Amino acid sequence: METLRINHVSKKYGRHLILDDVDFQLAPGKIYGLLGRNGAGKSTLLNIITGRIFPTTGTVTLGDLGSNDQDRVLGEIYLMSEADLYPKKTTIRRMFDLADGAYGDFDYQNAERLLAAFGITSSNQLSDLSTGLQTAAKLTVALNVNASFILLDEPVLGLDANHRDLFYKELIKAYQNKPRTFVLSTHLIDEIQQLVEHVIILNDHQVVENADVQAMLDKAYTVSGPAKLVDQYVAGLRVLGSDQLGKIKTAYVYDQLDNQRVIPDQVKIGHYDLQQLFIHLTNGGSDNE
Ligand SMILES: Nc1ncnc2c1ncn2[C@@H]1O[C@H](COP(=O)(O)OP(=O)(O)OP(=O)(O)O)[C@@H](O)[C@H]1O
Repeated sequence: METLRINHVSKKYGRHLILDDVDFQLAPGKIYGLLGRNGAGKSTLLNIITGRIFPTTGTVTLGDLGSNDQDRVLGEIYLMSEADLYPKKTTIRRMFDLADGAYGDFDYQNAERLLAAFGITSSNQLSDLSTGLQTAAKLTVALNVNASFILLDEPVLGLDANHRDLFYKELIKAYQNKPRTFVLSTHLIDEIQQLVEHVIILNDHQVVENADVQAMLDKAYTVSGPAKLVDQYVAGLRVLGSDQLGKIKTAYVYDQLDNQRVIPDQVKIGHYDLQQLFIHLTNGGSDNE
C-alpha cells in the first residue's frame, strides 16, 4: 500500500479562501482524526481528496501514480459523507451492489452481520430510515468496501450512544482484519481519542497540527498554582491558554517541560486531553489570560 499525499491544496469559493496551502500525508494502514471547528473546511478537503471537488491549486497523489492515473487513485479512496448521493428508494442492498461495482470484492457477509447488529435489513430503503440509521447503513458500506483509504465525514451523525459504541468496536475489528487507512472527521473528540493514532487539525484555513496523538498528549501539561509562580515556571514555554480562579492560575502548556526547572511546592503539574488541546489550539486566543 502506498502513501496518499495532499500537496499544497488551496481552495477558494469566489474571494473566500476555504483551504490555504494544506499539505500532509496519509500513510497506509493508520487511523487518523481530521479535526476542525465548524466551517474549518474538513468536508471540503475530504471532497477534494475524493475528486468530488477540484482544488483551486494543489494536487492529491497516491504513491508514484501520475496525474494520468487519477481513476486508479480514486479507486483506492472511499468517502462516506452526510451528502445523500443515492437516488430515492435506493435499498441498502443496492448500496452494497454499487460499492461492489465501483470497488470490487465488497464483503456482503460481514455487511449483513453488521446491519443486523444495527437492527436494519438490506431490503430497507435508505430514505425510509431515521437519520441515525441512515448513518448506520452508510457506515456499514464504508466498513466493508474494498478501498485502501476510507474517509468518514461525521461518521456518528445521529447515532445513539449504543450504536456509536458498536461502530467504534466494528471499526477496530475492520482495521484488525484488514489494515487500511481510516480518516475520521468528527466533533466527538473524547470518543475517538483512544481510537485514532494521528491527528490533523485544521484552523483558520490551515493545518495547525499534524502529529501522533501520543506525541501530542506527551507535551500537553497543565501547570497550576499561585499565578506568579505559574508564570515564572512556564516562562519561555509554549502556553496555549490559561484559566484563573481567584489567585490560582492554570496554564495549558504545549511543550516539553524542562527537567532542570525546579517545580515550586505550591505548583502542580498535570495533563490535559485531546479535546482540551483541540479547544486551546483552535479558540483564536479567546482564553481567559
Ligand atoms: N459550494 C460552496 N460555495 C461556497 N462556500 C462553500 C461551499 N461549500 C462550502 N463552503 C464554505 O466553506 C467553508 C468550509 O465548509 P466545510 O463544510 O468544508 O467545513 P467543515 O469543517 O466540514 O464544517 P462542519 O464541521 O460545520 O461540518 C464554510 O465557510 C462553507 O460555508
